[in-house]
Amino acid sequence: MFPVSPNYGSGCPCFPTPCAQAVLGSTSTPVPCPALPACVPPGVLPLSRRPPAWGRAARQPPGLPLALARAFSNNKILVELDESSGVATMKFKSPPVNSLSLDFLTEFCISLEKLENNRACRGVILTSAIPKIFSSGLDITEMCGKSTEHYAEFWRAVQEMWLRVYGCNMVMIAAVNGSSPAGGCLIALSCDYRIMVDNPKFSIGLNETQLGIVAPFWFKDTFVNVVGQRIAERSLQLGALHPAPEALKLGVVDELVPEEKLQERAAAVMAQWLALPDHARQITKSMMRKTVLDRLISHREEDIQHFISFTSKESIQKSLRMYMEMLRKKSG
Ligand SMILES: CCCCCCC/C=C/C(=O)SCCNC(=O)CCNC(=O)[C@H](O)C(C)(C)COP(=O)(O)OP(=O)(O)OC[C@H]1O[C@@H](n2cnc3c(N)ncnc32)[C@H](O)[C@@H]1OP(=O)(O)O
Repeated sequence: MFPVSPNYGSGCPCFPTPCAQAVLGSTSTPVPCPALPACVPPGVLPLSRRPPAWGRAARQPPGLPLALARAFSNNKILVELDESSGVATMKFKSPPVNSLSLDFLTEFCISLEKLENNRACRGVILTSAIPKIFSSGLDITEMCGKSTEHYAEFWRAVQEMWLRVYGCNMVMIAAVNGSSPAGGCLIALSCDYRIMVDNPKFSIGLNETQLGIVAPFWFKDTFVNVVGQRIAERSLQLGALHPAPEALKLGVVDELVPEEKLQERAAAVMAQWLALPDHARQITKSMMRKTVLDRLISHREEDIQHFISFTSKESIQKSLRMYMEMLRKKSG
């Protein structure tokens, strides 16, 4: 049995039976329960239930071989954890373009949750194992010609991915080593810091309007929080994909580095961020992001219904099919 939060007490709505959020280390509930605000200190991130890792030893089941705790490889994402630094790398390796399919998203969330539950891990670097592509964004084939049930499952997985990354207690750094349109850009924007390879052939942005679709409000909120209202408004309407130097100028990414220096630089930035006590940094992060996270959490089902009805429209299906056709012609 896990211990309860030190803040847990008679003031909590779930008292005297601690809810999943009040129990430290429990991972059984993917979304926060209504008791959350009373069960954790004000401002603590709503999604991540792990206690601050700062100063704590790794929690590893006795008898588990160390190698297992350090690395796990799945189909589409390679995860490596360096326990001495507390830094994990999640490398996307889903050819040809790291598109965010339902399988990819599911694996992503499971991998991140595993790291969150490992107290040896304090920071995660997201990067790609596919040359020239960070991620091509949502897998368009998941949005074409499928059932209503499939759209609901897919969109819930997209929401889950964003809630987990944007609400993550750990330091998240995007090492963007290739093009990163739409959903790929969202992943990077949801991190705490973005380093991109200094190559004008690589671009990043929320290009949804170019596909004839509209970025959801939480994509927009995340973008506004990074670049500000004016830049986001112009960039979103135009569906702009910004080449790396322009992305730096607009603040979409924080710095550019030569490709061969990317991982080294990401590790150095991570070390700077990890030099701070986790609890102070985490509470500050939560303070900055809570409103935006809460907006989706409280409108999650509505957002799914909106996605289903929007995606099911024949005009939207036509736009997506034409876009896929254009991609195929370009590649073939
Ligand atoms: C109310 C809610 C409304 C809905 C909101 C939905 C929000 C949507 C967010 C999104 O993320 S939509 C996806 C946006 N993504 C893109 O526009 C990227 C499209 N792809 C590209 O621009 C290029 O592929 C690339 C990433 C720059 C890579 O170029 P490269 O020349 O290296 O590869 P290609 O030959 O173009 O592609 C190879 C292969 O992969 C297929 N493909 C590419 N992107 C996707 C994708 N996002 N989903 C599915 N498939 C993709 C492409 O068609 C090629 O397939 P084949 O022709 O080889 O079969």
